[in-house]
Amino acid sequence: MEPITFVLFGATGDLAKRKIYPALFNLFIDKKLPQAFNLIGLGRKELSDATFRDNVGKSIRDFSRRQAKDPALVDEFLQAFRYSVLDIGRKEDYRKLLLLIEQREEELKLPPNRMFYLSVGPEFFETIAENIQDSGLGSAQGWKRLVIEKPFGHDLQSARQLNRKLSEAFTEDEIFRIDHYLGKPMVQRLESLQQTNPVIQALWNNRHIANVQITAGETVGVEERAGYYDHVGAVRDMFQNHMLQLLMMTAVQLPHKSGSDKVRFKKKMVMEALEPLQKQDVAASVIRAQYTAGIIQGKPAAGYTSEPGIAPSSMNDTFIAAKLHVDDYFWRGVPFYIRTGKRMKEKATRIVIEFKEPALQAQPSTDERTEPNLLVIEMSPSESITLQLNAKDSRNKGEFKPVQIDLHPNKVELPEAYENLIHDALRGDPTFFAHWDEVELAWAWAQPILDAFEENLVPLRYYEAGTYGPAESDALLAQDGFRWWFDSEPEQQNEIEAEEGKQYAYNANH
Ligand SMILES: NC(=O)C1=CN([C@@H]2O[C@H](COP(=O)(O)OP(=O)(O)OC[C@H]3O[C@@H](n4cnc5c(N)ncnc54)[C@H](OP(=O)(O)O)[C@@H]3O)[C@@H](O)[C@H]2O)C=CC1
Ligand SMILES: O=C1O[C@H](COP(=O)(O)O)[C@@H](O)[C@H](O)[C@H]1O
Repeated sequence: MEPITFVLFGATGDLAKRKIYPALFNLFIDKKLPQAFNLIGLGRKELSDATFRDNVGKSIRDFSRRQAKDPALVDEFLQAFRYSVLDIGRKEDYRKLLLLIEQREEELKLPPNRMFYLSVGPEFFETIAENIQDSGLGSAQGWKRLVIEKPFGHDLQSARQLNRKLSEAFTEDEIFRIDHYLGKPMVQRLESLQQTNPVIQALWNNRHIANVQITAGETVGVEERAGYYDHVGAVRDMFQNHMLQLLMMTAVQLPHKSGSDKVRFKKKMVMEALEPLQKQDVAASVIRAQYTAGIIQGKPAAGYTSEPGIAPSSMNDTFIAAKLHVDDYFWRGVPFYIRTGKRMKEKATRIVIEFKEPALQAQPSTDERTEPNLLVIEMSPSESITLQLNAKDSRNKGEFKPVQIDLHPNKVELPEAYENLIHDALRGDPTFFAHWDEVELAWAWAQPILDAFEENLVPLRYYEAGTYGPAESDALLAQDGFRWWFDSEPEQQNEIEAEEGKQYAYNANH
């Protein structure tokens, strides 16, 4: 891998601490960092290099999935870290930064390959890009890359404006837009699952698939992010980006050995084929809801409008479910049901592909009844890919019984999303980053939903914390003869919670 200077804006922030440093350390342990690696952290706080390194060391100990016990190894890793005070709006700080970077490049004999990672609020992206350009930081002989975190805009217009500004300083090939869902190992497996299995590829269309269900349920509420979340809701926080990316990754048809250009081009085609919504029709296929007080895993949870920092009159959405159609040759007629919400019954991110059932006689006898075949991709909290088929149970009067085939048998510990994505950005591989075309199409498609919510054209429904969302979300599928798979029944949930309780007690005692 080419030598590189990693310039981190927001080096004192939460994302850097919880995700970026641990990911870099894990890459270092796995020998996936460039041999010559140099990181300069930036922030307004006055920190010495030594204090900065201590802080990074602490975040590795707190958040890395790898053993950070060997102090010599951690020290070796931290050798690459320097800190410089920079106020984003102050031009002279960029000139000072340039001098520091040039000095480090000289010391370490590095070519001027610079990766600028913006782990700061989106309101700063334009100013930083402009200052990188004006200060000469981005005009050295090596390559430059810009890594940015979502949100990429607040709506279609602001996203376009942001992109215009960024394009003045960086070309599309130089911009790496992180959507951390694209870094999840199971999402990345979707690509190869299809490409390497002709059987699955042959089934990946409307002849065989009845519907696709994509769920991202969370048990957490708004946490300490009231100011941000109440302004964006589930539709902007999760749906417009992560959920549509999961849809693209599921619906994309990939020939064998597709490179990054092909993958992104095909994803764009999926977005272009997404049947557009009209503002006045949104209510027919989109459910908008907010959580009320309830019980989650045995503990009381406050309603959304009683959360600290949320106005009692807030009409913000904490849950959204939608039915979408990809109107192309492969998917015409197959509904895609998507839902995501806070304070739901369980943390579960999964994709379920429900296959069509064979044409049986109208009233199958008991021993002919089967469950639909399902392909289930679990992304979080556990990771698995399972194919559910029917097999005759010879012990049970020859009735059919669903059997699960495990397509992800090696339960090794997988890298975290940020590890995959930072590694790809260092290598310059854009496959699992959001291209501007996808982002723009996603905003354009979601815009009528944003407008309809804004104008209250979609009634706000309510769901108790600790459930799977409002009844209307179940009805969205029921009207088509389907149901959400794997929503546990209350008895099952009690068992899950008892099991979780045992596990918790075990962990606490070990
Ligand atoms: N935290 C998370 O889990 C996630 C965050 N994100 C995104 O990542 C980005 C960063 O989030 P997060 O780390 O949580 O935010 P924090 O508020 O924790 O950190 C913000 C960082 O920006 C720096 N900063 C703020 N203002 C200035 C300024 N004027 N000049 C220089 N530096 C400044 C702060 O440094 P200092 O105070 O030293 O100036 C700090 O390092 C945001 O875009 C967020 O949406 C995305 C996904 C998840
Ligand atoms: O981007 C975001 O994602 C998290 C959920 O991520 P996950 O990897 O835990 O599924 C969500 O909690 C947060 O609100 C959102 O901004």
